[in-house]
Amino acid sequence: MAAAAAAAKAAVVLPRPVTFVTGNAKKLEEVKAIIGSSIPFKSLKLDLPELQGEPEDISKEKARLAALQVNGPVLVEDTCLCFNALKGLPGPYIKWFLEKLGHEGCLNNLLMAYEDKSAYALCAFSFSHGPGAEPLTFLGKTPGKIVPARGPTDFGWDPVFQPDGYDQTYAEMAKEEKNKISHRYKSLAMVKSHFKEAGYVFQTTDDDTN
Ligand SMILES: O=P(O)(O)OP(=O)(O)OP(=O)(O)OC[C@H]1O[C@@H](n2cnc3c(O)ncnc32)[C@H](O)[C@@H]1O
Ligand SMILES: [Mg+2]
Repeated sequence: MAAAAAAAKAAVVLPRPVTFVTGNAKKLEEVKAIIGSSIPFKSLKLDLPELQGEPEDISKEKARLAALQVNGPVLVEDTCLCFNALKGLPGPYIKWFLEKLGHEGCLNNLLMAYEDKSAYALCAFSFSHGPGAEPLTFLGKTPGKIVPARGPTDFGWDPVFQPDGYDQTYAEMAKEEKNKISHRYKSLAMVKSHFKEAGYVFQTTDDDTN
């Protein structure tokens, strides 16, 4: 009885299902596959402006902006590809490096001068209860190395990132396989645990469809 009362008291009621805000359709595909039905969420396609700085700060600021736009609870994420030889760069700026230089130019030639081709993929999910609420951030990291491009080229730097312990690049792996070991999977595992522990209750309205 006492435990049930404590649980009921701890439940935080949020105004509607959480909205995952991203401009990237491939991210959304993976997030849907990984979250499944464990968190009720809908999505909004929006390319939010991004701060410069540390991944965690960039992600938190995206969540603050997204919460203002949505006027409700939001999830966002920022993804980095970090080269150890370059002390973590390009990191959060990988999108622009990739767009300007491509797989070979950017990701392989940048490391030409270094023996160390090791890298890590980092995903920073942030969750905000709504406008004005301080976002919580969850970091997931998968180590690997940068290799000449192999596999389909439909998602970012997947063809040049080979996770440690695998002889395939992310792009060559089956989607289900990537989604079991990826930076995104690890970060979302923490998000899911947080939701489970927090026991959020979402009020839904007729407008809240997935
Ligand atoms: O709207 P947002 O969510 O910000 O989407 P975005 O595409 O701008 O994404 P980021 O700002 O996080 O930039 C990350 C870059 O890395 C790419 N990327 C993200 N996740 C990836 C993954 O799992 N595998 C390969 N490339 C990925 C993505 O396409 C971008 O070029
Ligand atoms: Mg972005």
